[in-house]
Amino acid sequence: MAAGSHGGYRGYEVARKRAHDLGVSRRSKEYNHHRHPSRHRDSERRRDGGSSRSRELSNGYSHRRDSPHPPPRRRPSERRREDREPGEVSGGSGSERSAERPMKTREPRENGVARVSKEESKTSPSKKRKQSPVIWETNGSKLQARDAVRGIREVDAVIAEIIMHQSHSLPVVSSPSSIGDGHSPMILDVSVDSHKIQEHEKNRIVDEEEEGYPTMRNILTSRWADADVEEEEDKGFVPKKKKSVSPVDSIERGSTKKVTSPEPGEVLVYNSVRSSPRSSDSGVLQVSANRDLEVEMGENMDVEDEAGDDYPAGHLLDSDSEGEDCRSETPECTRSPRRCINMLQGCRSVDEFERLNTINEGTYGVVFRVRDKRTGEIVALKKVKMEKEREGFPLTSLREMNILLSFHHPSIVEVKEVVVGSSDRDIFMVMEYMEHDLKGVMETMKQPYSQSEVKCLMLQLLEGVKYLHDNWVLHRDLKTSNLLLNNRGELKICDFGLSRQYGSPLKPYTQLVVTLWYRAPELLLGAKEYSTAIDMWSLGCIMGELLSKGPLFNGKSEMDQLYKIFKTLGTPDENIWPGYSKLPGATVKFGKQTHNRLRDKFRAVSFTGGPMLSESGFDLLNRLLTYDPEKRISAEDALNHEWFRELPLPRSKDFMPTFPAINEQDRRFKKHMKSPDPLEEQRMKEQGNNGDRGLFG
Ligand SMILES: Nc1ncnc2c1ncn2[C@@H]1O[C@H](COP(=O)(O)OP(=O)(O)OP(=O)(O)O)[C@@H](O)[C@H]1O
Repeated sequence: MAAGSHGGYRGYEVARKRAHDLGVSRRSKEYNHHRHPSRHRDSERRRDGGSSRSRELSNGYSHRRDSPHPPPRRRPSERRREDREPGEVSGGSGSERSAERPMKTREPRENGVARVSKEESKTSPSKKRKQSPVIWETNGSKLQARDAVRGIREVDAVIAEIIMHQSHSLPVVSSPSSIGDGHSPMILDVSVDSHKIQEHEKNRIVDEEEEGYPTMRNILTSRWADADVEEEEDKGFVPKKKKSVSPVDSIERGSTKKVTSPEPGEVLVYNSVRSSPRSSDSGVLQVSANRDLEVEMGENMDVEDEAGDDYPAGHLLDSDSEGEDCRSETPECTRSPRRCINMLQGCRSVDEFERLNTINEGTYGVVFRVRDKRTGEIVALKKVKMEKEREGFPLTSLREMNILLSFHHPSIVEVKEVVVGSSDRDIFMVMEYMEHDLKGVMETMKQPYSQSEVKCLMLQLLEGVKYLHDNWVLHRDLKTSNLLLNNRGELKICDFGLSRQYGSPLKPYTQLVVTLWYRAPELLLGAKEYSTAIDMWSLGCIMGELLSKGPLFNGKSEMDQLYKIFKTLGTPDENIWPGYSKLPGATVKFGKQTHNRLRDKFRAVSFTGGPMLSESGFDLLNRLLTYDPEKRISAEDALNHEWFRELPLPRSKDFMPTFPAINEQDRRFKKHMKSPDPLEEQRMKEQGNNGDRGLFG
């Protein structure tokens, strides 16, 4: 064991202990307890050192517990949503104030099931809907925007918002772009076209459930802070924002009254608090038309002046007036159908970057390696692909920007800013540059990662996923090509195009998420309600892939994917997965495979050079690949799994192997095995090119 290995492991231990001491946000656990009592029981039983050693035939809740070193009991106190400050997201490794909070008490357990005290049950997450602090685009609303020069076009207002979250201390440079194509910064007159919203929604993957969520857009403001806010939102209203002081108020709303509370269906975005130190700005975008959309920004952006320059004087209101909510009092109050703002001012131009090479082209973006001319820093620039988006800005990209601008964690790729080409269709995310992605690295490796290296990677991955789940976000597309690596041994999750918030209670979401090879069986079988467990399944597939250097289940179609899973893990049934038989896809008759053959792929001892995995490593893999999502291990519990504590200890990041930077090459045309992408699948289905039509046609 290398000395570094130990150090690396200790590093994780220290970080986790700190998280533990500070009281990590445990909303997901609360949620699990509420939503998935059996999963909670599982977790509790494991912590209690339950002695079951049985491994079930197929992959139902395989459960063994023989570690002499049970994971440390974690403090059950959980920092709840209501405790958060505006703009705050749960830290990956600890929330700051939970230490001040009284610990929740649990009554003695019976049969390994923790009884929740009355006090705790009073604060059950079921009482209120839980949501991510990231405020999401709703309904993928497409807005018509009027470019003063080029007439009406469509753009999603969230772009405007995202852009306005950028540092706008920098002047817009409107010279022709070296990457994008060139026009001048635009002036937008943004209005919502509800018909187009519907049309647009028909044509893309939309989570049916989204309609039920509050129609707020904000990438940086938390709603945890004020329970009342959420209650109001539940009713479809966003409460009046006190003293928003924003120049928003300076833009006419068609009424002399200040409008502070939108009607149902309206979007009101606040950016009064920004959690990121990157934030130096804010401003106001007011958009309103058939349905109103308002975007408020903070103090700093001199929008009033800009608006004053760009719009008729009559469009301005006194920004200090704290009027009543005209809609709450006068629903039919009239407003100007169009409001305008120069929303791109303040964004840096892509011209400030020197293009070095194209790294890769994904489904929804082209990624370049570039140098920031001002600082000399090498960064990655992801350009949002627009050609397939005649109707507006891609929803996937909006989600990705939303998330990545809001979340900050060592295991999540950092988006530094958004920059624009001189065309309004050229939007780029400036990200920290990572030399590799895990898939590319594995393609160049002769040997698979060793167990200690896999532990190092899995720990980082689990920390990132735990952070996401703690913050009520499902990634929904975890796979090796979405895990970036640098030569410091750091792993970071990228590509949040399919991610979304989830809440309690669950609502139906689209099943067409997660790249096929990493897609959980409940999704393949048509479950519409799903949760964090789908990401955990993907992690199981990734763990298997890291150990064996090849995909664990490389199906060619949904059916083939299920077949491959069942062949390895056994066919599920109602015993090991209660509710299985009610899933739409369970009507399909698969051949009965009674045994879990996973061990054949990962031997405890291998004489043939195949992947090796200790008993406890195999236990973790089995828990990640447990059929019943309610019993599947959570990121938090996985982080505490004994595998990470036994020898060989996780390799220190500093001692992880390094590779020539594959991202310095253009990898677009490199041939590699590719799992069918869910968005591609969707497009094919829409075009009637279904190949294997899957289980549900
Ligand atoms: N910050 C970064 N640094 C270096 N390379 C990156 C970075 N972000 C992305 N890449 C590279 O670009 C590829 C595509 O990026 P990404 O997955 O974000 O795009 P996408 O269009 O969403 O792809 P997909 O088709 O998988 O949905 C990644 O697999 C990775 O190789």
